[in-house]
Amino acid sequence: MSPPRRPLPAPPPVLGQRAGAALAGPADRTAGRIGVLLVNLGTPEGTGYWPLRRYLSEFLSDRRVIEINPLLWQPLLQGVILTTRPFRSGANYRRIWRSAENESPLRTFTRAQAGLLAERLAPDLGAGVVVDWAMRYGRPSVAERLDALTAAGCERVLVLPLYPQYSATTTATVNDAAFRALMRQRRQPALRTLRSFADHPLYIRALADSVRTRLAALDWQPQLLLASFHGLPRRYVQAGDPYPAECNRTMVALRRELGLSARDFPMVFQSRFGRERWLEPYTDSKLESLPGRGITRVAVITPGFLSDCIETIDEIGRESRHVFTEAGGTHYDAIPCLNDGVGAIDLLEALVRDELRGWLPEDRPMAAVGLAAVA
Ligand SMILES: C=CC1=C(C)c2cc3[nH]c(cc4nc(cc5[nH]c(cc1n2)c(C)c5CCC(=O)O)C(CCC(=O)O)=C4C)c(C)c3C=C
Ligand SMILES: [Fe+2]
Ligand SMILES: [Fe+2]
Repeated sequence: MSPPRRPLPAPPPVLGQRAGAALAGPADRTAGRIGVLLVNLGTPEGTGYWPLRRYLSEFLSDRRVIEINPLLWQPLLQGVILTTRPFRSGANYRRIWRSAENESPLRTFTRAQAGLLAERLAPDLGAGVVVDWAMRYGRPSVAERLDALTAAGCERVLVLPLYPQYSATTTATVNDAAFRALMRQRRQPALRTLRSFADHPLYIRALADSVRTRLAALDWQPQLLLASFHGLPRRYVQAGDPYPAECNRTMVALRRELGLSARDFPMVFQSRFGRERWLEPYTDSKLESLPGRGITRVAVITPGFLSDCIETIDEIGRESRHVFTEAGGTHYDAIPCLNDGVGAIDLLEALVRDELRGWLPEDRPMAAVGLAAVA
């Protein structure tokens, strides 16, 4: 007798729609499905004061992000910072906002990645795997999409934070949100999390290809290639955050792939926030110093970001360009992230298939063989 069918949830929005599950095939099987949840940082719902204030308040109240006693931090955050910062950040977001979708690029690329990944998995996994996406801060939230996956019959879920390098401030807080969401569930799915993909061969190959393609299209050649990663307070690293070591893994592999030395392809850190010391060298200090040393043509890559966002488009693409040209630089190029290109989707597919080992249908006969042997 066939098992009783679970009631299907409301049809999920399909590819290209605003939020929700992109099903990897027709919804003809609902029991025992596998969910894959891509999670990115998050982004405001609009560029006005209140959307920015809500977003920054949630983000900067995360104790993994700001490691300061909340009794001291919250008055400062809710008072001075959230009174002024939303205006400045809002102006930055307005410059990069995608009017067609009325959203930020990070959201567009994250949704596109989920849709394209679902298409890749569909031919052999069909409706057995549901791909969805969420944001750690703002919407769609991790809790909301995990609830949707369990409602769609997922009994096993892979949470895939879209950060190439692990940090407690990014990857760990995504995992916190996922496990916190499960705390409310009576019938929990099994949960797997991806730690990082700092030097995954497909990540490195895709980055190297993007550098080669981009540089070949320029009518000038850079004297230096700079890799700019999002920064982190030094204090967090001293307390054990392995993020800079993960960045270094990316750099060692990428330099090898491109045949460049640390001198021709140095690593720097951007996006400092607040007054304390962050990881160094700072991107802008480095860019400011180069023309004085005769280096006036530079290309910048941002391998700490899978998708373009405010940090890459506005900070590296506009602010840092300005810093460099003001200091005497003549040629500057910001190399786009992998976004929803084929390299990114190849990588995501490989990561998912690897992480789902033992859960995927092709692995089941092996389990059956094992069981038969024991019996
Ligand atoms: C204040 C502390 C911050 C830490 C620590 C931090 C770590 C960190 N962040 C990313 C990736 C992204 N950050 C983005 C935006 C962003 N980051 C901070 C602050 C910290 N980040 C702020 C205040 C903002 C908002 C932008 C602004 O107001 O200036 C984004 C982009 C989001 C978007 O919508 O485009 C990403 C991505 C990493 C990888 C990281 C630690 C390793
Ligand atoms: Fe950040
Ligand atoms: Fe920034």
